[in-house]
Amino acid sequence: MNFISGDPEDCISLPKLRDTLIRLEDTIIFALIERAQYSINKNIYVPGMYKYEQSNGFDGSFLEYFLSEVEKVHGDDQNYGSAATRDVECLQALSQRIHYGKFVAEAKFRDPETEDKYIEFIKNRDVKALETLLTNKKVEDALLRRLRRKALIYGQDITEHGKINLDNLQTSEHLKIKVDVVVELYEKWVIPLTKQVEIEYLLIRLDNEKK
Ligand SMILES: C=C(O[C@@H]1C=C(C(=O)O)C=C[C@H]1O)C(=O)O
Repeated sequence: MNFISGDPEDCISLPKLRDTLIRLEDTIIFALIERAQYSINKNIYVPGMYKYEQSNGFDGSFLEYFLSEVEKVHGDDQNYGSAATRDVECLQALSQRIHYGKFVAEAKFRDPETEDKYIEFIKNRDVKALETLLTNKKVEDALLRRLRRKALIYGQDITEHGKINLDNLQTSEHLKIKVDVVVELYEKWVIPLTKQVEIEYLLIRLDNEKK
């Protein structure tokens, strides 16, 4: 919501402000959930723990330095900085998830039941055979079903009363995000790119062993 666009529609109103405060509950809860996946990392709060190039002798904490740099791109009034920050966060999460394919590929390679097959296909540079061997359709199908349910639940506007709707809720006015888009993102991009990472990792897996 843009309070200073000058558009009468955007005039400050208590109900609109309250809607924004309610929406920020979700932002804060999900931000805390995301932060909770990392350890406290007390060092980032200790002033002077690290030195920074071109920082004019800045002696604050890592967090203060990081915040000062991020705020430099939040000077606009169109939320460009906030939007770009969320995009970067999304891209970082997607990149982390897709590159986990390297660890998954290593785990599959070490499976005694299939190691010989992997070695054969790697030596033959048989990408198609590698993709077939590493693909687990059952896991993929379960993931997409689970992802839809998560998006349906996380995407809902949850009020202070009433039950949580677990039905096939597709109407956007009830959801913050389009569930089909989330599922399509995984089906057409995340899963295929993860498998591409797995394949590329496996194709060089034997290189060190040859030396
Ligand atoms: C990640 C895996 O490898 C492949 C990729 C998957 C994915 O990106 O979600 C799921 C199953 C496999 O087809 C796995 O087997 O778990």
